[in-house]
Amino acid sequence: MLFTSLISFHNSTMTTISNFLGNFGTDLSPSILLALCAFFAVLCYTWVHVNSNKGSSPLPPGPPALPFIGNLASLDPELHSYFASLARTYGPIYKLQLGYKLGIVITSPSLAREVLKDKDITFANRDVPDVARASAYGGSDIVWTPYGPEWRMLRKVCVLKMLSNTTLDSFYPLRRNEVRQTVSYLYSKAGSPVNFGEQVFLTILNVITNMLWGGTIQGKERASLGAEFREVIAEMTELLGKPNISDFFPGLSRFDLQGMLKKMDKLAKQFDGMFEKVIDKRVKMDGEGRDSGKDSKDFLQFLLKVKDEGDTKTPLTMTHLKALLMDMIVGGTDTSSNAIEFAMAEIMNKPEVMKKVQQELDAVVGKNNSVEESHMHQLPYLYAIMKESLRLHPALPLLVPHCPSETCTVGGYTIPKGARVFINAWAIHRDPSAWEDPLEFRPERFLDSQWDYSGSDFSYFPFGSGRRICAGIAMAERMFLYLLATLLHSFDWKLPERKTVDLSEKFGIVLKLKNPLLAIPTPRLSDPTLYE
Ligand code: HEM
Repeated sequence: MLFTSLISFHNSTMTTISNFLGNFGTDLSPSILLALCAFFAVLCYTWVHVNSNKGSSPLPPGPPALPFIGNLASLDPELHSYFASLARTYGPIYKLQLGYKLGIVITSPSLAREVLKDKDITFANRDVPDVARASAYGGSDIVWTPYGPEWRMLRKVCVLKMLSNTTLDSFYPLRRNEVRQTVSYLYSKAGSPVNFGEQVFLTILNVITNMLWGGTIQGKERASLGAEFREVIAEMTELLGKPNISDFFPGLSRFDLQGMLKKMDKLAKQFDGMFEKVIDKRVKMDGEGRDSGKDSKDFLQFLLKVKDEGDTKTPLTMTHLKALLMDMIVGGTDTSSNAIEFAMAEIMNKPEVMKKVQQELDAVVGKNNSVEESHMHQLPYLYAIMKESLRLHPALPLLVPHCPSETCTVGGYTIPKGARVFINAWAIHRDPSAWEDPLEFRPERFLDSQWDYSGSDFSYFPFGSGRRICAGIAMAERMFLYLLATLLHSFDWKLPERKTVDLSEKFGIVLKLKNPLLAIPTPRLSDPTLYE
């Protein structure tokens, strides 16, 4: 009898584990599965032991969890909407047992405030996934460094010298030049479908790499290198958003069962090779006394100077330097370009919005003129479109997960030190108790300026809030508004025949359209010189 139950336990465990691994895209031999069973048995003992030593406040409620793997087997790849559906059953704070790790999901403004404002310092840390470590030089960048002097130094360097309003103003000619090139390219493609997101991505990539090291990519090279970059960055952000067994069972990390670490290592090497080349070139140029020929130095020159001057207390190392370049490229391109692509898809889905924004542009800019950044503050409807689009499709739907540096309570529940805390901004932005017709794209709701994204309102925080709020808001805002305004002012846009707008989302650490937006530009200004 005992023997039969043991066999049946063994078989059912094997089946569950095999289903679970299948969910993660892993296909293993029976002997490895058997070894995993033994491993999980040890984990089970520890898990039960750990869970029996709880503190005084209870852990949040949550769905029933299987031994060993907890809730991992039932995770849906579209984490943002799956987490939202669980919140309808388990409430605004619930737990998920992710193997050995505890996940906490927050889905209400008041609890988001408690985490990001009241207990900001405790939660201003990260639980760094294995692949993030591999992508960012061991986690030496702004995004993954724990709260403390090193993080402050990195953030200060970036915000002061690349992302401040003063620096951004001084780089306007560069943004303008890139945006005008995109207009000219689209003019040459008039009447045929273009991959809208790709064009936006290329423009932003060029702006950012120009600010970083000044080297413009031109002509055919621009299209091919940009497309390659886009793929690499998209793969990186996809890996960063995908659950990885290694993170949930640290003992299994060295086996890299899903091969995610291997993939990320390869992608990171591609970037590193490019960074090495650019840095070598810059060091040589500086050594020969050759300057970039510009008054304002690029960000790389500034970083090399900070590195060489060497603050003894918190020095900037070459590893930090490369990690910062990575942050600016990966953090700055995919986020902004996907956000603009969502906005355009929503606008094309609602011809009355398209008409209204073009009327606003014609009234402010005129039809014999190009859009300039100086027009932006006179375009409230465009601004409302940006806000509304970021409400429905926040670029980072679960923010970057936070992690408490010590055990604390939130909403009366214990949140243990080291838990991975997901704040579901996507779901909060669609909460019917805060938003009328929450699923409808209606920019008008933002026209009275009631909401902003400074992080002080916890019903609307597409850039996060508190110490870890996005470091690139000023840059994101400028690129979003200026580029979208220019594309809407210069062209009418229609879909290819027999196509409808598909607004389906695909989850990753950065949210994107499931199917890229293909759209046909038609010039709407009569003066051809405005397209040169
Ligand atoms: C529409 C565009 C963008 C959106 C919606 C966005 C949103 C966010 C969000 C939600 C976070 C995480 C906040 C948290 O952890 O709670 C974040 C972090 C960050 N963002 Fe952005 N972002 C955008 C564009 C940019 C750009 C253009 C840059 C820089 C070039 C940038 C650089 C960063 C950095 C460095 C962090 C990490 C901050 C830290 O951990 O201290 N972002 N962003």
